Amino acid sequence: MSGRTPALTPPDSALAPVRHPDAPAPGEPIGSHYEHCFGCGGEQPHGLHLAAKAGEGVSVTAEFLVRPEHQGAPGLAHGGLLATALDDTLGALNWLLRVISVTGRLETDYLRPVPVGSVLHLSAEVTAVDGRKIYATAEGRLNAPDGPVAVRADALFVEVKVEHFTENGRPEEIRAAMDDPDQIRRVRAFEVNP
Ligand SMILES: CCCCCCCCCCCCCC(=O)SCCNC(=O)CCNC(=O)[C@H](O)C(C)(C)COP(=O)(O)OP(=O)(O)OC[C@H]1O[C@@H](n2cnc3c(N)ncnc32)[C@H](O)[C@@H]1OP(=O)(O)O
Repeated sequence: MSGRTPALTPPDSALAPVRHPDAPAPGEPIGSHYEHCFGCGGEQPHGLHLAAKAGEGVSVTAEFLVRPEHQGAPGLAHGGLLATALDDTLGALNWLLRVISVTGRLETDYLRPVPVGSVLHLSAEVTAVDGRKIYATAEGRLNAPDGPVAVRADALFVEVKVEHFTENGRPEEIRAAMDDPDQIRRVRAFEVNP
């Protein structure tokens, strides 16, 4: 079920999502979009270290080990972090569409508490595309891909140009990103495959 509020309901004109021909193959790991990303960056010591993989169609999966530093209540994951995990998993869908998009709206349901030590098995898929608007849904299951659903979300991502980052990000980090050949390669992957 996707889009329970009007803003998250695709209009009749929306199209089915199309997997880009150069998208990673199903099962292939999707690298981080930015090494310092709180959600998926390997260089971010305080981050969630989400590891996403491409799925079938326009979908991804990811895993997130809930550690003590992720607590909100004793022994339980913080709700905002769980929303972050859903958001970042949804962000990985960019690699399947080969567009750069950012979260415009994220609506989250918390269905079960998530204990520290759990592995959250996340999955996300694009449900529809309408111009720059990308409608998507995600869920997180406890301890197994078919475990009980603990969190779920509906989201609207909006396609942006790379200038969204270069014109709004703090200059220090933008300069460092531009000087990093790996980062440039990641961005180019989107730019040369419109
Ligand atoms: C160099 C480094 C590169 C790194 C690559 C990183 C990859 C990314 C990784 C991702 C990491 C993980 C993810 C993250 O953490 S992404 C980080 C969190 N997100 C943001 O920071 C985004 C902040 N927001 C904005 O920049 C703008 O508001 C955006 C770009 C979203 C739209 O402003 P823009 O001026 O461009 O467009 P528009 O206002 O004409 O709107 C266009 C259409 O969209 C509709 N709409 C908009 N908002 C909403 C809403 N809330 N509910 C419902 N609808 C909404 C709007 O009605 C319109 O529809 P229509 O009238 O056309 O029908």
